[in-house]
Amino acid sequence: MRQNLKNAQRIVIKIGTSSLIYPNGKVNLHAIDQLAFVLSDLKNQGKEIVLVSSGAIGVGMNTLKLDKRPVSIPEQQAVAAIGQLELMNIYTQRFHLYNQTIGQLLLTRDVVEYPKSRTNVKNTLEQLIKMNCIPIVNENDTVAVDELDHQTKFGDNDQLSALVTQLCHADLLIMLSDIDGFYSDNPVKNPQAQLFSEIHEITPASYECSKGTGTKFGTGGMQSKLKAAEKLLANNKQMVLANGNNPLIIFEILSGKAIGTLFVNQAQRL
Ligand SMILES: Nc1ncnc2c1ncn2[C@@H]1O[C@H](COP(=O)(O)OP(=O)(O)O)[C@@H](O)[C@H]1O
Ligand SMILES: N[C@@H](CCC(=O)OP(=O)(O)O)C(=O)O
Repeated sequence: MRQNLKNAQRIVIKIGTSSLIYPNGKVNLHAIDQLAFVLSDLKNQGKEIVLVSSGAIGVGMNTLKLDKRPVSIPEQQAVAAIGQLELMNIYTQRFHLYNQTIGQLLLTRDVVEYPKSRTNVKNTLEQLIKMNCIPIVNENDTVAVDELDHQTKFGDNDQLSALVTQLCHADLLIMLSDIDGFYSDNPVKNPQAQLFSEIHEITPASYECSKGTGTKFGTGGMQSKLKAAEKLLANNKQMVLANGNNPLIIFEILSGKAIGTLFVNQAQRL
């Protein structure tokens, strides 16, 4: 099954806040540098790449020197407005080193639910890919809200990356987090937890063994990654969850090595 990953042509990479920000709140430049290098090289190999990057709030907190994630919505949205700009600034510099053009797409749920704007988003993604660009996607945190009669949030970027994988008909989603993959229990709390190399279906028991988030900056947690995997499996797509500590791992995943957890439904072949 892993050998099929060598053939993945269009790949969505999702990187979580925990891989972009050190536990002390500073930006992990090493990870961002490596990510820019790996993705640019994959482009040079002829692959098509879309990056879904979290980090607007985490980077904004660093810029504003905040210890705690603000609680009020306007404060969070303001922090995201500052952080998204800074995050893209860092990406622009790093990708520039490798001669790779990037473009930014900030999305809200209403935009992809409404057929006409959904088509526009798909067209933009296709066009950017055609132009040899790497689209970098995030939720438009500065305006997305979750109110009773007005819900424009995706929930988190794990869901967004599953949706982008479907929108652009990608062969594979590589989800990079602060953990080596999906374990039988939260390994941060239980050192006996066992890493699953391959998962074919998500069951209620899977959700049961995935409680708690890793850092104060991220929002998703393992349950949200499982929810994303569930959607992908239902749509005959596959996903690898792996540690984003060193993005060079992406080369190993694409060489077919048994790294992280591969979520794939039995019937599926690339
Ligand atoms: N069964 C499990 N396997 C792996 N990680 C788990 C599990 N249950 C809970 N977790 C937690 O999920 C965290 C990853 O989620 P999150 O902090 O949202 O990452 P990201 O910022 O990459 O989205 C891990 O650091 C770990 O603490
Ligand atoms: N859109 C938010 C990301 C929220 C989110 O899902 O974060 P994470 O769990 O780290 O992927 C941001 O850029 O801060």
